[in-house]
Amino acid sequence: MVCTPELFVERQLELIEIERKEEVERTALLRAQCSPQQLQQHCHALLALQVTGSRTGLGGKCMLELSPATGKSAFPPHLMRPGDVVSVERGDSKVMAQAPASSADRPIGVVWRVSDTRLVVALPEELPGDWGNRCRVVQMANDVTYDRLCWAMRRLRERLEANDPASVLDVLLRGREPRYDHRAVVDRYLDPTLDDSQRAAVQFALSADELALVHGPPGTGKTYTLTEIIRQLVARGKRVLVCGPSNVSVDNLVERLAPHKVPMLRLGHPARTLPSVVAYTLDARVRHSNQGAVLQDVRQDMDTALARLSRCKQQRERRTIYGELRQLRKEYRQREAKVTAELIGNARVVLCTLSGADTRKMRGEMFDVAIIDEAAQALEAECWIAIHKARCVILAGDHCQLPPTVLSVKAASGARPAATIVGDAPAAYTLDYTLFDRMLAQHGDTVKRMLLTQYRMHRDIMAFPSGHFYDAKLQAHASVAERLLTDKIGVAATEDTEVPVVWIDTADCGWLERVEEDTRGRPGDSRYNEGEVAMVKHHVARLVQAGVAADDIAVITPYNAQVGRIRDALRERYPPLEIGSVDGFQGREKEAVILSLVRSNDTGAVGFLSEHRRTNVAITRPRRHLCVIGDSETVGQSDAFYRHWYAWVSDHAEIRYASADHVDADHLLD
Ligand SMILES: Nc1ncnc2c1ncn2[C@@H]1O[C@H](COP(=O)(O)OP(=O)(O)OP(=O)(O)O)[C@@H](O)[C@H]1O
Repeated sequence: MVCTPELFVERQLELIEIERKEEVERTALLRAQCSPQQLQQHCHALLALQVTGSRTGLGGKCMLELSPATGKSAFPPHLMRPGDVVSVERGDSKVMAQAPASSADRPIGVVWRVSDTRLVVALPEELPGDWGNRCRVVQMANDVTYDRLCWAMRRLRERLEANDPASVLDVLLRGREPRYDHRAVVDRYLDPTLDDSQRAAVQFALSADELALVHGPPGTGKTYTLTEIIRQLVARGKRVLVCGPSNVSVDNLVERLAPHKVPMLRLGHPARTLPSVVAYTLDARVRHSNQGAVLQDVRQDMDTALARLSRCKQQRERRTIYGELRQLRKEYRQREAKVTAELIGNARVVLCTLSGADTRKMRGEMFDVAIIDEAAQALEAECWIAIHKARCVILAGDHCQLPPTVLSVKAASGARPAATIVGDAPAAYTLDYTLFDRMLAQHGDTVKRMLLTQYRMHRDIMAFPSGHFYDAKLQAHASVAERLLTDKIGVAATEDTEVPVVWIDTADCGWLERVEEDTRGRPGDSRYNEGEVAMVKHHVARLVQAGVAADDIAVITPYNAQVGRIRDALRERYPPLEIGSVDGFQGREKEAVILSLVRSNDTGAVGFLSEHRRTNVAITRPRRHLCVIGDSETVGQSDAFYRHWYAWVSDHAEIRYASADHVDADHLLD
């Protein structure tokens, strides 16, 4: 069947539902299979909590303060982070909630603050009755995001049905070529340090009527360039919506814009924003507005009523206080809605996550341009939430790095559609095929400008990924091209600190990969390699001994089981050392990066490593030193990419051969 824009929308809706189901099922399965104690062991729940306080917070929410019940000094290890959706449950309830639905005795809230001894959860209303020492908090799947994705697609369906004449729809969905007004030249760059390719990208973006792509390979100043584009748009009197798929991506831009006094407003839950950008959040601006003092008074009245409620035992009086609270909350919300609408309506630049662009506060707002950072990591439906609010869209990202994470196998990794929507079968589209990918396939390179100078890596670290992923177009800026670990103060010149790229080949060591078992001893889906763990330990020790600070080193690997093993082996000895998955390290950088490939088997199976964009992310994180630890025979057996990379390292960098001696010699380094 040939795809049309309408069928494309239906396919997106189908994929979103598959993904929602997968996430909800995974959470429900975990909850169904685990007792509360097991959930706590998996770090998804905190049991035996006591309510130590409750006050009124921003938005009239009830800020519930919880601590370990008497007798315990701190929480056990857990994964609760500010911004997580959680349910607060009575601790004596035998039944664990399986679906993320709120109810009176199981309200859903958002984690506001976390410390070793205190957890603050923002709830829509105060807890009914006295919960005393009998609470637990359980992490939930966040279902709201999927509702917003569906909203974006249904809105698109409506616009198509209504034959909406917006030219951005023609370009994004109906195959029309985008237009560029080349008279819109920039006569003065506000940042004089922009390089040539960055200037070309700014110029191109400002000339777009409907669509422009800024392709930013690793370390090429994508955020730097977007900052200039936003400042130029504001100088031209335009209203701009700036979004990214994650809060970090948005905060990054707020931080870059702040020194330039750009009139901006950051929307989003303050619990999820960086402390450095809180002053730009809507909540902070509401607080400091003229209406802020009035709102503060209403809040105080609410707190007084809450305090009375906690002392009062008589049912009739309690009901009266509840009535007062309801009235006060209503007044608070009405006043707040008014001041919020004014602040958003007057803001020239609004920044929020893509899914945050569809909150009630944003309904009806329109912008001249929507800028989407990290667009190659955002779901297409997510991008549409922002696109519905603008006439022109600028996408910035790198499609040669990892696409958005998709949980469901059915919704991901399908065959890549050929070119345009019209002509491809709808089933060819998957969730990890992004709008960025699609626009490049549909319109070709004419809709993008690529940033060409990178400011991160030594030229030898850059060379292979540049050749393989970026048509050998990248250049290392002079300030980084020759930078080695040994140039850092306090670092001795050794055979490790003087080489930018080294591959420690484990091919003949017999260090075979192992499959991680689950708690019942069944094979799981992650892998580890004990020999490589020992080799990582060896290399870290040598770098540290040469004077490299542990917090300048990151150890990354594609497999979570290997992350766990490496943490067990090294965390205690080097607390500041960063150890994590490749996926979690996208967008980050370190002076030295050690990459453990894990795979070592007779068949040449490479699993996760067959996604070369993952490897691209991994090998473009270091500034001065990249050490790869891996079995060249396994990874090169059936995957030409790894054969080429290994050949490149042996011709232009350094191959070393691992042996048990290295590992046994570890005691010399202790
Ligand atoms: N024209 C420039 N002159 C000097 N330094 C620059 C220039 N452009 C970018 N940089 C520096 O390069 C580094 C990377 O820039 P930036 O964070 O904007 O890149 P990015 O492309 O967003 O990064 P990522 O690869 O993480 O997506 C920063 O330290 C920035 O200060």
